[in-house]
Amino acid sequence: MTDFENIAQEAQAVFNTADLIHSSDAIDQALSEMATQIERDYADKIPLVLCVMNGGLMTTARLISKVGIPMQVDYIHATRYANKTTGANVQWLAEPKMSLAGRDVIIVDDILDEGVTLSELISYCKRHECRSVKTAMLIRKLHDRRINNLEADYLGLDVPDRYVFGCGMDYKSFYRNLPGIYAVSE
Ligand SMILES: O=P(O)(O)OC[C@H]1O[C@H](OP(=O)(O)OP(=O)(O)O)[C@H](O)[C@@H]1O
Ligand SMILES: Nc1nc2[nH]cnc2c(=O)[nH]1
Repeated sequence: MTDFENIAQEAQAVFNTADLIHSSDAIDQALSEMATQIERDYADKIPLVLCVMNGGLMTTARLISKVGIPMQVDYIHATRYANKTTGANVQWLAEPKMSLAGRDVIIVDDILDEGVTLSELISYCKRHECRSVKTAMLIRKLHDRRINNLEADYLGLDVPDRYVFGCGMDYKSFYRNLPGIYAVSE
């Protein structure tokens, strides 16, 4: 078997014993509420949405399809888990193509865990002279390891302190495509 076939097999075994934490319907409901808040807060602005690849892909797509005001969308690629289940330093793999200078930026990502990634993303936007920066996160992991007590401006749902996957989040690079959110069995 090839490496990716071996990992696929391991991921399948993990999925078979995983617990569903949030259904796709629950996620849609949470994203609709976030979209309503964003529409209200940005009614007189044109936000630049920054999708944080790869995990933020699904949240961004599902969220922006619900937001009915003019906006632009770009992406930034930062990773610190690199398809593993523990984090390290943030690696920058791609920067936005659009200038952030003078823009009202909304960073959209899947999960606020220890907050290292989000904290660096906020600093990046400020360094590049955005006018304002807010954060929209689909989920927040419940624990006390978050740096600087960082919170999201727009938050969908909470998850327990377990490794989660689905809705953009991977288990060793697999299962980003699941519409719901699952936790690895303990
Ligand atoms: O709050 P933190 O502990 O910093 O973790 C959150 C980050 O971890 C995940 O990205 P990851 O590094 O796994 O890359 P990916 O988006 O390609 O999956 C997730 O998408 C967040 O960006
Ligand atoms: N897939 C995934 N990525 C993460 N990045 C930080 N925490 C997590 C997690 O629980 N799952």
